[in-house]
Amino acid sequence: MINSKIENSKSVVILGAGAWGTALAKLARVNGHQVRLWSRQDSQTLATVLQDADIVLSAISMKGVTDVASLVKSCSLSPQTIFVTATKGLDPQTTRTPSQIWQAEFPDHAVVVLSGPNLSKEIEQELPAATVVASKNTAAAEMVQLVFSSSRFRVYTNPDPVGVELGGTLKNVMAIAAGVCDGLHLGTNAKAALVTRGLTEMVRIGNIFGAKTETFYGLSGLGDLLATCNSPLSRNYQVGYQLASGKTLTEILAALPGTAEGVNTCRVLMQISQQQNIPIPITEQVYRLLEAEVTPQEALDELMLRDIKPEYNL
Ligand SMILES: NC(=O)c1ccc[n+]([C@@H]2O[C@H](COP(=O)([O-])OP(=O)(O)OC[C@H]3O[C@@H](n4cnc5c(N)ncnc54)[C@H](OP(=O)(O)O)[C@@H]3O)[C@@H](O)[C@H]2O)c1
Ligand SMILES: O=P(O)(O)OC[C@H](O)CO
Repeated sequence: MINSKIENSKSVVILGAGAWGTALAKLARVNGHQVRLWSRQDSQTLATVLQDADIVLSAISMKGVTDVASLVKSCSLSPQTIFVTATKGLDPQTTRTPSQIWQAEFPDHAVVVLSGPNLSKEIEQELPAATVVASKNTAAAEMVQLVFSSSRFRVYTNPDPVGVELGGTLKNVMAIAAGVCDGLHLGTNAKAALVTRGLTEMVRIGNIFGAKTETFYGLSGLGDLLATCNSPLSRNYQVGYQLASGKTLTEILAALPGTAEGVNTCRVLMQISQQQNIPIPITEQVYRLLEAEVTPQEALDELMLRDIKPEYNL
C-alpha cells in the first residue's frame, strides 16, 4: 500500500481555492488527510486555518504569492511545518521563483516544490497522472510524496527544486507559442521544432537560476511541455490559439477561466534575458505578440529567418 508509511493522517492547509488548489485538496483528502482550503474570501481568519498545520501548500496565482507569504508569516506555525509551492510563475519585481519567496520568508522551514504535467481538469476526472516533489530537504519531499501519492497520482521526488519549478513555469510561454502554431495550422513538423527548440531555451534560462539541465528532461520540464503544448485544456495554450485567430490579449484574458501565468512569465523572462544577455528568440516573439508589436505570421517569419547556426554550441 502506497500510504502504509503514514502512521497518522496529516493536517494539510491549501492556500488558494482555485482550480489547482481544489484538485490537490481532493487528492490529499482521498488519502485520509485532514484538509482545509483557504482563499481570501474565507470567513475564517488565516491564523485560525493554519493552526496545527503539518503542511501548508500554496496554489495561489503568482500575483498573490508575495502578499500571502507575508500574511502567513504573521501567523503562528510549528517549526516543523513544511511549505509546498505549486505556483508556476516568476515575481515581476524581483524575478524570484515562488519557492525562493517562501524560503526567504521561512528560512528555517522545509520548502518543497510540486510541479508536473498536471492539467487540473484531468486530475479532477481521476485520470492517471504523475508529478514531482522537489526539495533540498529529502525527508520533507518524501513526506509530501506520501501525502499525495495514490493509484491515480504517481509522485516522484527530485533534489533540484528550482529546476522542477522552472520546468513548470517556463513551459507556459512555450504553450502560448504552441497555441499560436496550432491556431495557424502550421503542422506537426513545425510543432515538433517549436517544442524542441523551446526546451533548449528553457534549459538556457534554467541554468542561469542554477537549475540542473537533466531536470528539464524529466516530468516537470519535457513532461509538462508535452502536456501543455498539446492540450486545449491549457489556459496558456488557449491564449496562443486565440491570438492566432486574431483576438486581442485583452479580449482573450477577459473570457479565460482562471490564470494564464505565461503572460506575466514572458515579461519577466525578457527582463532576465536583457540583464544576462542570453538569447531567447521564441520567448521574445511571444512577448512581442502579447504586446501587439507583431502579428502571429510576423512572429513566425522572424523565427524562421534568424541566422542559420549549429544546433548545439558544443
Ligand atoms: N489549473 C491547473 O491545471 C494547474 C496545474 C498546475 C499548476 N497550476 C498553477 O497553480 C497556480 C494557480 O492556478 P489555478 O489554475 O488554481 O488558478 P485559479 O483557478 O485562477 O486560482 C488562483 C487562486 O489564487 C488566488 N489568488 C490570486 N491572486 C491572489 C492574491 N492577490 N491574494 C490572494 N490570493 C490570490 C485566487 O483567489 P481568489 O479566488 O480569491 O481570486 C485563487 O484561489 C498557477 O500558478 C498555475 O500555473 C495550475
Ligand atoms: O492551464 P495552464 O496552461 O495553466 O496549465 C496547467 C498546468 O500547468 C499543466 O501542467
